[in-house]
Amino acid sequence: MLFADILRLGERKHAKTIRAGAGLMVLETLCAAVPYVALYGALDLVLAGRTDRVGPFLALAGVAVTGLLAQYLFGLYAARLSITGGYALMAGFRVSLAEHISRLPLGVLTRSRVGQLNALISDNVRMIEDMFTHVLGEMTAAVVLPACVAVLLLVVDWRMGLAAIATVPVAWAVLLLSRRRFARLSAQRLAGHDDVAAALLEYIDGMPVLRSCGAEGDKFRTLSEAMHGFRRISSRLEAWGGASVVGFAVILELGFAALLAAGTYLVLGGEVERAAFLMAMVLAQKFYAPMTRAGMLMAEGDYLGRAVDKVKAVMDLAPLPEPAQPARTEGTDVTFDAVTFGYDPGRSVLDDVSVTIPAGKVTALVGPSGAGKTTLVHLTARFHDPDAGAVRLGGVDLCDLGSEQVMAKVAMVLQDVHLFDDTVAANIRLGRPEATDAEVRRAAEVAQCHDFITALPQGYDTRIGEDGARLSGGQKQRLSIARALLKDAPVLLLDEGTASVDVETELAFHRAFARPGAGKTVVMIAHRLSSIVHADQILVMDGGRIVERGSHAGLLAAGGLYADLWRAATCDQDGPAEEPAGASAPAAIDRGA
Ligand SMILES: Nc1ncnc2c1ncn2[C@@H]1O[C@H](COP(=O)(O)OP(=O)(O)OP(=O)(O)O)[C@@H](O)[C@H]1O
Repeated sequence: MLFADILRLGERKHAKTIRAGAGLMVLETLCAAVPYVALYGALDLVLAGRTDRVGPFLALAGVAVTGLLAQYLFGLYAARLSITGGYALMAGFRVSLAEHISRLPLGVLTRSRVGQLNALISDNVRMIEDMFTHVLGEMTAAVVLPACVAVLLLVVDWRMGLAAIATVPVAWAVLLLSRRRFARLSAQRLAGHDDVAAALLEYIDGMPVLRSCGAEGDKFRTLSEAMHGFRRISSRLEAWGGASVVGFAVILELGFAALLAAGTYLVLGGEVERAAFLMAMVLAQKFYAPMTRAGMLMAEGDYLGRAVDKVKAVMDLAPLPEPAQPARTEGTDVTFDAVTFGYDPGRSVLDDVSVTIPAGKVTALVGPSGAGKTTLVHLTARFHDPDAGAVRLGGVDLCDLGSEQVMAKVAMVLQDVHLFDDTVAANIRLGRPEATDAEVRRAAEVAQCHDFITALPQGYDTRIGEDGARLSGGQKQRLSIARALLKDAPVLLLDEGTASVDVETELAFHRAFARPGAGKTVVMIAHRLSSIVHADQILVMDGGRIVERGSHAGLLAAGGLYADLWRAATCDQDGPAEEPAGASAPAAIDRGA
């Protein structure tokens, strides 16, 4: 994506404002040359001895003052237009980027990706914003002014003009040749910046674990290495960029020496007026400095280009295709029809899975860690589309239903609970914004959180801090359960939804919410095998396939993987365990079993 693409992506009127600003900057720069033209005229008069009349001098002074005034006014409006247009354009671009991200498959938004996106939007997009609000104006002046001055020099005397600009092609050739390495170093510096951000986040995030394991030192070394790596690549980039720009400036300045030599020779030979020579010397000051600045800005532009590449990589992530006319369904059974899916090419995580999850029944998923249980749940909510086969709800392919409809039919309690820095009530009400206070309270009661909520300083109106910072893990989990409960969707997906609540709460939750006959199609990944013994159907997964299917009793009797897991969970090594009496078997299965 080039800056032009961002201009195209943004609102037309803002792009127009920026272009108008750039146009005014060109005028501003042209006006900057006017006083020099007037000066040239005055010098000409003086050296020709025509100083007897004040009129011409006054007229030239008027021209110079008008030029300065126009330069000031154009500059003022140019800055105003480019700044307001630039900020407005980039605000729009940020919204487009956020909208694009909101259409990405949910499965793409993993925690590490979210960190990258955050850095991308806050750092890289801000750099591009600087480009439109500040750098563009400077760049315009740095290119237009030397171009105007070069024309003036050629007009004053073409030989001196040629001498002044003789080294320009060589200087630019050197700068352009150094660009490739500069671009490589820029990409490395941006990657180094990401490494530091990721290492810092991991270090701060993992502090409790690191301290408890006494591994702070190791991780600190990793962080410190990332920081020193960033320092090294930054220094290398600056050194290389600095050296190439200094080389560029030196070669340019050789042009001044050539101008001086040529001018002196021509004046001494009587071929050029002294006024013209003096004028060329003055104009030269407005030629080399801005052009050197243009070279520096080009190097900065290359660095910005890499930042733009990173933004482009996100804009290139494909959203899920959505149907033009979404199909409808009233059915709530879920069918996996020969579904194959993998996160990385060539590595299937679900392998030709065909299964029906009946409407209104509780289906439990069990299996060793990495078997694909979470992936199967995510596909049910269309976090991703399968690579092959189809996932259907009520007989309709989720791709034909579209993400919005799928989300409307599904409530989820996932491993990572997310709460917002808002009141308790607002966090629960996210499940169904139009719910009454009584409904919110009822959901909280069923999810066993009413008591702790009423003990909070402002009850349901208590703000819970960023991501529920003022709540315990179990309390957060229960709030997310209340939210899902309030949504009252026909399909309920529970991925370790009760992992951090105590056994009583878990069982109460299952009685109220996920019990057979409650009318919901429930798909749950079991944390405690004891909580799924009454499930209508248990699917046992291993290596991306469903290897067993049946009821608790049937699977125990079959003596396969489920029976092994049950034995491990109940620590009974002497044979298949008996089904626990009701809810009184709190044995937990380690998901890595
Ligand atoms: N976002 C991802 N990118 C790449 N691979 C992934 C991703 N998420 C999961 N996997 C891989 O897919 C496989 C199945 O993971 P999944 O989380 O579905 O298993 P699971 O049975 O739910 O495991 P667990 O019980 O440990 O949560 C694993 O090998 C895992 O490494």
